[in-house]
Amino acid sequence: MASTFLRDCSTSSTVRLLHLQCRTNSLLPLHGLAPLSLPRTLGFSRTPISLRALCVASASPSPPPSATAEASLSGEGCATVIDGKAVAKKIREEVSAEVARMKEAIGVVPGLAVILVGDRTESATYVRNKKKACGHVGINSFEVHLPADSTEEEVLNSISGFNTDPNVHGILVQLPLPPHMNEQNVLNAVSIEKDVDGFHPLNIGRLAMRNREPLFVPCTPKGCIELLHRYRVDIKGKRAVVIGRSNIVGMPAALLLQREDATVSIVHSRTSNPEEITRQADIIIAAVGQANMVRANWIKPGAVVIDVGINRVEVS
Ligand SMILES: NC(=O)C1=CN([C@@H]2O[C@H](COP(=O)(O)OP(=O)(O)OC[C@H]3O[C@@H](n4cnc5c(N)ncnc54)[C@H](OP(=O)(O)O)[C@@H]3O)[C@@H](O)[C@H]2O)C=CC1
Ligand SMILES: Nc1nc(=O)c2c([nH]1)NC[C@@H]1CN(c3ccc(C(=O)N[C@@H](CCC(=O)O)C(=O)O)cc3)C=[N+]21
Repeated sequence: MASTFLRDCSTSSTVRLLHLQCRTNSLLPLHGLAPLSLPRTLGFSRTPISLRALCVASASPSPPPSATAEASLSGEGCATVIDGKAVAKKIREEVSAEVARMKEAIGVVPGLAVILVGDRTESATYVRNKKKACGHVGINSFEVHLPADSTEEEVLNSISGFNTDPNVHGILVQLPLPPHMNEQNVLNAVSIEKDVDGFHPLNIGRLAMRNREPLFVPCTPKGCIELLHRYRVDIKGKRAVVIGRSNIVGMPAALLLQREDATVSIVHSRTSNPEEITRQADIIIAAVGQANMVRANWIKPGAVVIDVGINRVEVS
């Protein structure tokens, strides 16, 4: 039996995720995985917060594209780690080049506006990160920060200002909003042409319908699909399981996988046999607000797993 260290793709920290038994002649590294050799939970968790450890097994014997190859494999050869950081770097370079080309060709610099309401630390961090990311690729960013006790009308006014501002091409209303606000009213107010989150019901509706194209797709599920594409994971005809059904991750992830011709099941808190369903999956996208829910022996050997969960865990 070998044990492997899978690097969390979203950070440089290393975490012991699982023990693997590895058959040396196997192209699908997890084929030798024996449930009895997995004493620990397959922890998509790390300290101090469990981030989206995007991991596990190679579903395809073909090597990942060169863009990601440099960091594609870690551990002892038992599992391929999907390296989100390397992919993100490559995408940032591509976007930078596109932004520069656009500026040169038509003199337009894309602009992203973010509306933040209240003082949640996490939300402030995400918004800061978005602004930083914009800066790195040459996108202009605009921000409105409203106090937590603002009225819904004040938020709607900010949205309407950005809807008509020609320098703003995308609008994000950072969620969650304070409880006294009606999220649906607020998200409906964002112009669908600027709905970069893809949360407007028209965009989500188009995502759900055949022969319709949403103008934007929610970023986290889109990122998951992008990772699968860039690692040349076949989706068509595969069994995919999405764990979680939220509007921002689980549900759009399931819709996107279905559009890619996967056969999709959704596991949620009322699913009576999550283990049995998850074990059938060739592709698993986990978006659950609970650490350690998926156990190692729920995962079929050779399955591809993307965990987007960010959950705090106690460590002994
Ligand atoms: N990396 C990223 O870019 C992002 C990461 N996240 C992270 O992803 C995770 C999910 O976020 P989000 O979708 O917004 O969370 P929500 O809380 O909105 O949804 C969680 C989902 O998980 C389901 N669930 C909860 N417990 C269980 C269980 N024991 N068994 C099966 N299903 C369960 C819920 O089911 P039910 O519907 O029945 O309640 C629900 O559908 C969080 O950790 C969040 O921090 C979120 C957004 C982006
Ligand atoms: N309107 C809106 N759109 C969202 O997309 C949205 C939202 N509201 N509200 C909250 C959730 C959460 N979410 C995350 C996105 C990226 C990381 C992410 O990239 N995290 C970094 C770490 C960030 C850190 O430094 O803590 C990482 O995984 O490496 C995390 C979480 C988007 N959401």
